[in-house]
Amino acid sequence: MSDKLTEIMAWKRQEIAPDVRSVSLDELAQLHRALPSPPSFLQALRRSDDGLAVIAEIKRRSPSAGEIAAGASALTQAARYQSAGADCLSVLTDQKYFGGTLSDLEQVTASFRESPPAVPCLRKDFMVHPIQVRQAREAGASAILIIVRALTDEEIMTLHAAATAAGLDALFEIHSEAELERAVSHRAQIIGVNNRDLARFTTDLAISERLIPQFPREVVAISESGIHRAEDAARAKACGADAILVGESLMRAPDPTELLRSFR
Ligand SMILES: O=P(O)(O)OC[C@@H](O)[C@@H](O)c1c[nH]c2ccccc12
Repeated sequence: MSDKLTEIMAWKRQEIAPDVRSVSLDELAQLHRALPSPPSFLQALRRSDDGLAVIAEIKRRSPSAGEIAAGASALTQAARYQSAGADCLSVLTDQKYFGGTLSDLEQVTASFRESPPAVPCLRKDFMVHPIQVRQAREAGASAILIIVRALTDEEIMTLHAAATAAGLDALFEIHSEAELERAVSHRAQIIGVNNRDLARFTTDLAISERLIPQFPREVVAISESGIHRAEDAARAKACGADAILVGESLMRAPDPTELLRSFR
């Protein structure tokens, strides 16, 4: 791990420090029982028509792209994605680097409960502690992100167990064979290959083409980042991806419905 990801992880640990307290699996299970069940992220990724599932991301800015849609309303963007037929959403909740908030996620999931269909949402953030899993569940998320290279095996185990207790799916993000092996050893059901190197910000779809064919059969495979046009989605599909995760190009698209259809 190096550079930007190291910096972000260090910041994240500092940012959450005031909120950190011990969070038991029992507490999470109780919370899960008390709250309305979120729609299944895992199920939405397995389309019955065999088409590529699309996870549409709400992202105002990023360290690699700079400003993408400063000041965009998460609610408006979520409604556009919902009517465009997105299978799932990814909502960035990191403020400092991506311009998102937990409140964006809360508002979006509440709006889906009021005007179905409820699209399952991933809390996209740099998870290090179960308190963030609790926040995700309270905000109506269906899944959390586990960035394998940013965490020790013990941290991964803790976060994965917390997610399961809270009734959330976990998306394991990887960028190499060694990380794939680690994700599989944690019995990941959903694994995403980030085509972008989070340390250096170079993006290459060939990473998905190299790694996805090595996935165990039963794992749901996602190709993440750098997907801009139909040909990119076709490459992901051809190497065995069940789903793609797309941020920047959908945020910038004048008509996300058309772009999303072309991806499928
Ligand atoms: O905007 P893009 O290139 O379509 O990428 C989306 C998504 O994959 C990217 O935002 C991402 C992948 N992994 C992350 C981890 C943290 C923050 C962001 C990300």
